[in-house]
Amino acid sequence: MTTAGAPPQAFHAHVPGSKSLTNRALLLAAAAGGSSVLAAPLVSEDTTAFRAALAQLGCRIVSLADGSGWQVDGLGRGPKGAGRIWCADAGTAARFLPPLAATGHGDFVFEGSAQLTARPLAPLADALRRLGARVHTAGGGTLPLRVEAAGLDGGGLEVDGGLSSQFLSGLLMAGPLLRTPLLIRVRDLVSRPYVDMTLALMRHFGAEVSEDAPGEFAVRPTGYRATGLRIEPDASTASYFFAAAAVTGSAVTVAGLGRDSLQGDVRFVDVLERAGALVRRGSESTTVTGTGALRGGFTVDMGEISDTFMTLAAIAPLADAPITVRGIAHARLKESDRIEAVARNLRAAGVRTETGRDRITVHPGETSAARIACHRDHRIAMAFSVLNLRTQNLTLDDPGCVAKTFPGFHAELHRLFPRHPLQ
Ligand SMILES: O=C(O)C1=C[C@@H](OP(=O)(O)O)[C@@H](O)[C@H](O)C1
Ligand SMILES: C=C(OP(=O)(O)O)C(=O)O
Repeated sequence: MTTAGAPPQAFHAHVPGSKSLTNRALLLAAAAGGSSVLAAPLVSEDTTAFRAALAQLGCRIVSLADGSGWQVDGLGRGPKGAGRIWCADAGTAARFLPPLAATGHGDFVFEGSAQLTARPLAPLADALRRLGARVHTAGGGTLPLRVEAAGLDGGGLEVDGGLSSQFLSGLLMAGPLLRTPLLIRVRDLVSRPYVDMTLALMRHFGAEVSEDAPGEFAVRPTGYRATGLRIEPDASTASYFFAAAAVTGSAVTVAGLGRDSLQGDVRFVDVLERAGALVRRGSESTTVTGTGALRGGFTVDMGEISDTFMTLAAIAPLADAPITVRGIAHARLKESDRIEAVARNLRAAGVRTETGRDRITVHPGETSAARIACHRDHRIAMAFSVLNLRTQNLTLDDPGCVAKTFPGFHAELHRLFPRHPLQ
């Protein structure tokens, strides 16, 4: 809490690069003809897995000697060869790389962790088959997924976007490498801002893609052009630091993340504003200043920014009235069933919650001491670490799982708020 009259303590959080931008840029640079440089990419388990997978697909990626980024020597086409490609826990790898592989020539088998294997993939496999690709999956349409690639023609395609937007993003990004134009109509699309990010990055790498009517996309078979890209800080990761400002009554600025960000999750600050925090949206930075008190008593649809719903739900017990988040059914299909995982952990800490298929309501209340079950989900670990800045009675059963997107999370939160234990 702020001391009356005293200015809030002000911090700059060092937030690493966006996972979604890094992995898209890696793929597009790998598909482009020529060398691309990615500045300030995220280095974490998800991007390391993605980079290694592209290397297995034949692409040369080197870290620049001064540590400023990566140089990607693009293939200028789809991959050629054969191999087993490890996707680890990365949804982006499992959903973006098979369409790329299908545009090449060879025999590729995509595999992943048990957690990733449990996540849906069938709409993507079906879409690739309808384009004429030879694709085999495990029963239920999951990983391992094998592509016997012989190049692909385009054509017209309907895709179900109700479980994940990543299927559509993966297909769109493969589009310029097809032999003929690709037309995709998407139904029930969740997480729309990620598709806008896909379109923006495709265009940055020289693709011609248009949305001719809402949900109807046309991609021309132009290939990609090598270019440079500076990766913005990750907006989902920034949410933990902005929420920390809100609940501790301090000010946190994230430089490099401005109001024109390509990342939808930058809109998490709108939700904090609704809960009483002061937000300054600059062109090059965002600052949240908290009061230490949270205003509740509202319902918010976070379907487009669902990676940040847990950040809000975890701090919601500190509010003065219940908070309901809705529109997040697809959050049950991520690293964990995130609605259940948040609700169970809050209940274990004595907080009243109610859940429905696509929603959660969190009531105000004191937390009792609890061990938080992370379910190997980085966002559970990071979200509950923010709540613990206030309650100081929670421990994480798996603090290391933050490495999926931010290996240095605990060190950075501790640097700003020493009461956060280094772990
Ligand atoms: O395209 C992307 O980079 C992502 C899309 C979102 O997934 P869904 O489309 O499955 O909601 C998001 O949750 C994920 O962290 C990253
Ligand atoms: C859902 C997530 O990751 P992905 O789908 O990329 O594995 C996430 O980072 O919260």
